Amino acid sequence: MGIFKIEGGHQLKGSIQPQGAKNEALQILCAVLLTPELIKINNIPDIVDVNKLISLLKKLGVKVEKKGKGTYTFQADEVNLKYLESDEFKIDGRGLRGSIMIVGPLLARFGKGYIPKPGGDKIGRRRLDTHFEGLIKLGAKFGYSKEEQFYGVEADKLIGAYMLLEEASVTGTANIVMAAVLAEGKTTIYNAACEPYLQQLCKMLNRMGAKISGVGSNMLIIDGVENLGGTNHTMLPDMIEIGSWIGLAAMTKSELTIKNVSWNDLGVIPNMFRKLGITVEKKGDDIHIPAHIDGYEIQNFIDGSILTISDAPWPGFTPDLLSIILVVATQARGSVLIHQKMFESRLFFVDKLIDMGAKIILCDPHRATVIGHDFKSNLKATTMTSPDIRAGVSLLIAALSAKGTSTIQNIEQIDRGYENIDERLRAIGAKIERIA
Ligand SMILES: CC(=O)N[C@H]1[C@@H](OP(=O)(O)OP(=O)(O)OC[C@H]2O[C@@H](n3ccc(=O)[nH]c3=O)[C@H](O)[C@@H]2O)O[C@H](CO)[C@@H](O)[C@@H]1O
Ligand SMILES: C=C(OP(=O)(O)O)C(=O)O
Repeated sequence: MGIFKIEGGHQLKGSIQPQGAKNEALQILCAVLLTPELIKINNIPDIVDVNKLISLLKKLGVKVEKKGKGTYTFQADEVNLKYLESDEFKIDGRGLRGSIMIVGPLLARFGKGYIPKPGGDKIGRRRLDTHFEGLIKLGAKFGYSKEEQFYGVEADKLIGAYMLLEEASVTGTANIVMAAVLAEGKTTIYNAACEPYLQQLCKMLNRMGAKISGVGSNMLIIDGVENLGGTNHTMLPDMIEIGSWIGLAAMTKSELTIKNVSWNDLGVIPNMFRKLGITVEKKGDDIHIPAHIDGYEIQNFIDGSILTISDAPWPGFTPDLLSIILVVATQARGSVLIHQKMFESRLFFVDKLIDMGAKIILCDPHRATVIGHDFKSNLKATTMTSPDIRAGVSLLIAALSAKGTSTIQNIEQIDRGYENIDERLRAIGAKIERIA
């Protein structure tokens, strides 16, 4: 189990370049299965989940070549479908959440797609109904082995259909889109998720020859084509990492510049941090956070009632940044209610923050009230375990702001989604060491 040792209480300074987006990368990598032609992808983050997916693609027979830092080519001209029936696949497929998105492309191109129950964060129930309901609508036969927790879809031919998704599932929409682009006729997906990850996927598929309209909205209309060709694609900067660095700057009273953030793709994220009283300045395509020497004050609603920050499908606020918002609020002036609507087990990490001296009431598994200290009392250093990727980074931010030396165990969770985080934090002055 990996461990970080962190000496907190130091101001940081400098600039940081966000990595390519993890959740976009997982979709884009699966899309290489849709064509026998060469696909070149840039700005691929060097993180555990992405590397696991690349290794899974290699085992599927995809030819993968590293061309430089973050740049790879992929060619799926000789796919080894036998691997899908191997025990090795049952282990590899479980290793991450994003592996679920190989199902749609495999079904569309080869008539069958299988997946063991995928991994990812243990943050509550993470059902896959939307994925399979969509694929069934396109004509697939569905099978599930409860014993092995193994899912499968098969079809001689997919036929376009109208579907109204029960929920705007991010990976579910990606899976259905990747199947529908090669289906015969027209598919309409209403209540589609439309995160920048999906917009990027649809733009890439259109460059490959797909006919998708409505990109960026919750209604995607797809005219199926017979085959797709190669393309080049560059990943957007990771908006969740960007939000993490905003929170880190505020909480450690540091002046930080976050470089090349692609402002137009950040949606409500900068404003949510502004609601906590944090100054988020736009400098070209960079974000500049000045040192918050006098702290930051949470805004109330117009009628004077306590601010609530909650998650929602895009263009709402992403659930992946609520843990960061929560930790940053522990040192704000004022109070806020954090309402995690999507996941039922994502707020339990607040116990650790409470141990460190934060004033938080966990109202129920979905809601926590935070009463900020306004830096009148520091968080105390402690030993903690990272339960999931975003809680892990939130605890890391808490440790960097706390007085004394903390340790964080199970940092594999953080490495799942943050590239070389210790080295990048040291470059801006953090005292952090990887001791195991
Ligand atoms: C690899 C990847 O891309 N993972 C992301 C993806 O996961 P993933 O695609 O697995 O998440 P989904 O969008 O399917 O659903 C997330 C959760 O929200 C619930 N739900 C979803 C939509 C909705 O309208 N109402 C609702 O309640 C679902 O039941 C589920 O519990 O999207 C999540 C939601 O943004 C993010 O936290 C994950 O980081
Ligand atoms: C929940 C997340 O990831 P995953 O879906 O891969 O578990 C996340 O990125 O915050």
